[in-house]
This record gives sequence, structure tokens and C-alpha cells, in this order.
Amino acid sequence: MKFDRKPIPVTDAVAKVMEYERFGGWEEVAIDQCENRILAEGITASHPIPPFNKSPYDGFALKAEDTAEAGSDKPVTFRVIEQVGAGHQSSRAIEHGEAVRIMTGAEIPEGADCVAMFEICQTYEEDSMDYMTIKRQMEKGQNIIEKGSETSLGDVLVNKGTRINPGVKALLATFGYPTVKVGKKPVIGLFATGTELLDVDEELQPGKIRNSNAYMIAAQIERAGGHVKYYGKLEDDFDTCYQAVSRAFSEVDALITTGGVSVGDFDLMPDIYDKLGAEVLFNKIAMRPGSVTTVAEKDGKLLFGLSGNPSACYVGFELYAYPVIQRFAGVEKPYHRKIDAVLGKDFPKPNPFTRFVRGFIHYEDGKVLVSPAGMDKSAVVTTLANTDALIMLPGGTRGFKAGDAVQAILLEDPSGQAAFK
Ligand SMILES: Nc1nc2c(c(=O)[nH]1)N[C@H]1C(S)=C(S)[C@@H](COP(=O)(O)OP(=O)(O)OC[C@H]3O[C@@H](n4cnc5c(N)ncnc54)[C@H](O)[C@@H]3O)O[C@H]1N2
Ligand code: MOO
Ligand SMILES: [Mg+2]
Repeated sequence: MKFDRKPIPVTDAVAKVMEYERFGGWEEVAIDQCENRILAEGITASHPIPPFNKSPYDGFALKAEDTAEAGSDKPVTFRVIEQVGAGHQSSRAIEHGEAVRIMTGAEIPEGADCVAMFEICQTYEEDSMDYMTIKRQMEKGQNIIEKGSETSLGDVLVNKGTRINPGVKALLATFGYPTVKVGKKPVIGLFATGTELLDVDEELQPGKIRNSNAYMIAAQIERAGGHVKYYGKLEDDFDTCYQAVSRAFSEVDALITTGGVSVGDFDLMPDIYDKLGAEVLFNKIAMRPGSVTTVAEKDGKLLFGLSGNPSACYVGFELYAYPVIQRFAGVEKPYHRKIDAVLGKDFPKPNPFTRFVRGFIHYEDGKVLVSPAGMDKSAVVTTLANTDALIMLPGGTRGFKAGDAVQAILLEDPSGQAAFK
């Protein structure tokens, strides 16, 4: 092994990787394909909301001054001249003594200045004419949603760089965007390496295990906002791996492999990077799990050699590949958000390196707690299913107790933060 395996601090490793982050540019996508993408331009109101005076209730539109004499024992009568549903307009302006039967969302007829809800009106028919009576006085403007009362033409409603959530989508539709300009997704190539790996549909065989990392990482890539190009699994054979990695590298924005980055006889990745002419940025990090995470760079493109151990692989992805994918896609705050929380359970094992314990957030008595998700070895896969945070326990000689103040990295909170600290 010709690489320097002196562990470097996590912050240095992140900084080395992020020297090669790049923004991938913008593309136009259909509105129904833009979920979670990053807006290239802000959204400005192209018309007032609402675009016309409208009724918030089902009722009668009338002139408020016509109810001036109304009282509990003094009903005032109106002639109902027509019915207007949402999507329709009245055929003419109303005059004194007239009312229009109007539905929620319909445009207020010209001449009307208030809406009385059905519940306070009585109706009757006489000589084939419709009438309505009301015993209450109405005020001018009562029960009318005025044109532009929510938003005026030209108001800036959403800024450039915002992630498209369901609410942003509603605004895109409101203002008539069938397509929208968003950050491109990076194409992330993915290989799983290991002669022991079976496909998901194969029966277990002696000494073999199913390839879980490929599915896990593919899902992590998607969650981070990347597009997965899965190339399949490779046997631990130098030429096979070298050829496959070398070919795939030209087709992707970054390449992720899992397995083969430690010091075993079949851990081939670092030497493959070397033969490719890639510069290995680091091959050992002062962290657990994921200390063997190896990242290399060639022609400005990154190769992430994640560990084969499932938990180490998972953590390595979230710390080093996630922010690169986020930045490529146009996210301004590309790092996972870190919060202060209370440790929910003892973690007695001291560790010389910073430990990223797979955990989950929960809430108790108004406090944010984070608890370990279960067994905390890097070879473990089962705890990952309960993980939505990484509890960041600094290296040292002591363990941690329930109630201790800790920091947790949120894996499913898209708000992010601008710096890794
Ligand atoms: N002498 C030393 N041995 C090890 C060291 C060390 O420093 N000195 N580091 C240990 C640490 S820490 C880790 S983490 C692992 C890293 O191993 P590799 O990244 O080289 O991965 P492999 O050897 O290929 O596999 C390790 C483990 O993971 C399983 N695996 C691999 N791929 C998958 C997959 N796609 N899905 C599920 N599981 C997978 C594999 O079967 C092995 O059990 O090295 C330690 N050793
Ligand atoms: O890289 Mo290993 O995961 O430190 O356990
Ligand atoms: Mg190995």
C-alpha cells in the first residue's frame, strides 16, 4: 500500500472534497417533474391574487346600503336576479333591491359590494320570481375577497435558489409555468465491488451475502438530489474493476464505489485510482465509522470509494458525497443541518476518533432528543432503517450519558447549512 494512511480530521476531509465541488448548470423541466429541484429564478406574481373580486362564501351578493333598514323584526326583501357559480360572471350589474345568488369563488357582480351568507337569508318564490329576505345590516366590503388583496402584480414571492416544495409548485401553477428552470441533477455512477455479493433475488450461498449497499446508496443519491446510474456489481479482480471504473468514469459527473478501500488483499480501489491517474485526496479519516472512506479526483471529477461495511458506507456518503451532489444541483446551503440536542440514551463506549452514531430524533417535554438507533458497529446494517440523524460524538476518553448535550446531523431536513462546522 503506497498511500499515506495517516488519518486526517473530518473537517479537512470535507474541505478537500469541496475544493472540487462545481455547479452543474440549469435545465428546463416540466412542472410535474420539478419536486425538490432548485429554482433558477425567483417567482414573481404575473397577476394579482385573486385576479378579480371574489366571494369567500355561498350566499347573496347585494348592495350593503340596501340593508340599512333591516332589523330582527324588519326583514328587507331582495329580488334574486340570477345565479352565478365559480367560473361564471353575472350577465349585468345589479341595481338597488336586487341580489345575485353567488357561490364561493365566483366573481362579485358589478354593483354589489357585500355578500350575505345563505345561513342568514331566507328565500321564497312568488309568481315564478325568486326573492330573498335578510334581517341583518350588512357593511360595504363585507365578505368580499378583494382583487390583489393577497398579492399584487409584480410581488416577489419565492427567491432564486429555493427548493421546490408542494407550496412552490402551487405558485408555479397559479402563475402559469408549465415548465420551470431548475438546477441539473448530477449523474452519479455506482458500482458495488465484492466477490461475496449476491443479487437481491438470489438465495443465500455459503460465504456470500446480498448486495445491500448498492440499493442503499442509490436511495441516498436520490435523496441528495442526484440521478443514479447503476453499473452493477464487480468481482474483486483488478483488471475487471479497472476496466469497468475507467469506462464508467467518462459517462458520469461523479463515481461512487462501495467496498475494497481498506488494506485487505482484495481491497483494490486505491490502486485502481492510482492507475487511472487520479489523485487520492485521502485514504483514512479520523472518524468512526467510515474511516476508510477514500476520495480521489481526476480532471476535476470526484471518485468516492466508500467502505464496504454498510454503516461506514452510509456515513461516508452523507458526509462527503451529499454536499457535492447538493452543490451540483444548485443548493446554496449544501451541508446537512446540524442541531443541538439532548442525548436520549447512554453511549458508554469511548472512542479516540469522532463518532457518527446512527440515531433518530424524537421529542419529549418540549426538548429535542436524539438516541442511538441500535448496534453501532460499522459492519451493521440493521440500525440504518431507524436512522434519520447522525449523533456526532467527539473523540476522547469518556463515554456519553443520557441527558448530555450533543450535536446531531439531520439527514432528512432539506434546509441545510452553508458551512460544515
Ligand atoms: N487490517 C485492517 N483491516 C481493516 C481495517 C484496517 O484499518 N486494517 N479497516 C476496517 C474498517 S474500519 C472497515 S470500515 C473495513 C472496510 O472494508 P472495505 O471498505 O475494504 O470493504 P470490503 O473489504 O470490500 O468489505 C467490508 C465488509 O463489507 C461487506 N460488504 C461489501 N460490499 C457490500 C455490499 N455491497 N453490501 C453489503 N455488504 C457489503 C463485505 O462483505 C465485508 O463484510 O475494513 C476493516 N478492515
Ligand atoms: O471505516 Mo471503518 O467504518 O472506521 O469502521
Ligand atoms: Mg476490505
